[in-house]
Amino acid sequence: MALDLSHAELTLDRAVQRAVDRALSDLRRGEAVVLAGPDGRCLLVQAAETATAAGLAALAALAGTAPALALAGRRARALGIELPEEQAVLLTVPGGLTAELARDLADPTRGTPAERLRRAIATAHAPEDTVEGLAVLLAKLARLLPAAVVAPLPGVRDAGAFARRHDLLAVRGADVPEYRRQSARTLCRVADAAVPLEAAEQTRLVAFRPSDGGPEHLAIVIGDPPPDRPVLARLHSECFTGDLLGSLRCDCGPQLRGAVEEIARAGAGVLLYLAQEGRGIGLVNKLRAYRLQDGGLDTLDANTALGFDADERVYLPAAAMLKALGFDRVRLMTNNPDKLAQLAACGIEVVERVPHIFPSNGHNEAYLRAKADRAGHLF
Ligand SMILES: Nc1nc2c(ncn2[C@@H]2O[C@H](COP(=O)(O)OP(=O)(O)OP(=O)(O)O)[C@@H](O)[C@H]2O)c(=O)[nH]1
Ligand SMILES: [Zn+2]
Repeated sequence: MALDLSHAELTLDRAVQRAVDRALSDLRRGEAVVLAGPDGRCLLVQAAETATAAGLAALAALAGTAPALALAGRRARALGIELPEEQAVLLTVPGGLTAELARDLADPTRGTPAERLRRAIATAHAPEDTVEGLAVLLAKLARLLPAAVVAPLPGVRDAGAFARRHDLLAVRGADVPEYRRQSARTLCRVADAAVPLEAAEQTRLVAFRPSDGGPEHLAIVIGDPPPDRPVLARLHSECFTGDLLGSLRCDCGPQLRGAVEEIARAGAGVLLYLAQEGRGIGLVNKLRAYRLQDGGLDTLDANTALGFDADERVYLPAAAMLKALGFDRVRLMTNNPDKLAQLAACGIEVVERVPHIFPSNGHNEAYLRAKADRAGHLF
């Protein structure tokens, strides 16, 4: 009898997603999880951002080894710790890592001078394999700062058994990047309704949910765009501050409303409202990035000083939504060359770029200049 592999594959996906999902919510609550590295090495992991003195003491007692800090390579470089292009750097501290120091190292907005932090570190080296990097990726997927307190479990070969014995969750290292890949790949259309807008009365909202149960993306379909012609489209990344509050730090509010008006004027089109707040780093980290910008960094360097990419967005969900709505050719309203390239790489033909430029407002000049000068935005 033939084996039903499609079912086996589904089961595997589900198991991976549940294990990683649960670990992420434990990390957000400040609990430790057990991470089994691809080379068989196991680590106890706690997110640096949620580390507490009691949590660290419990971690050290359980591991029987001193915790160290795994930090995103970019954050380490911003601290002046120069190592070759590493994803993650492992820092040890003489006399033991404290929760305060872990948080100071992870979070530049706490204001501890880099020099003092460098003096507190005994060794900084690139980890031998990827398990520490995966711990940093776990913290990032939990929407926390990309830094993790880690304690090796030298005698532990069976992460699952160890975790069960201590009422913790275990995650296989290899499942972490796989989780990220899968959640971007699968979207389910879950609801739609007519929502007449001031500027476009004939509008429908269609909600798409990622398979990891994460925040939904919305398609705002204006008019009745014919699928056999390139659709006028805007990909708008969520911006709570600009879209909802009218923040003058960015150009998102005018771009959002301007796109709806322009599509309505053209008769039909689609605006994808993507759950990628803060260029994919989330609202909390965007607020941290704003603090760093008030200290003199530009919008790109602020992201990297926190340990993130300058832009963490992926447009696979946007391409999947366009295809689900029946469109594979777009006239894209954007100034961002990365959106053009990424959509094309996901199988959407961009037949035309429609510039989407709005005047500066007295507060966002430096932001717009950084986008043009450093990210190549076409103003
Ligand atoms: N991390 C970070 N995100 C920001 C900052 N200012 C705005 N954003 C976010 O940047 C995103 C702006 O998205 P878009 O307007 O879709 O994209 P864009 O890259 O400007 O490209 P266009 O299509 O040309 O508008 C939103 O998610 C905002 O929340 C900032 O200083 N730091
Ligand atoms: Zn904005």
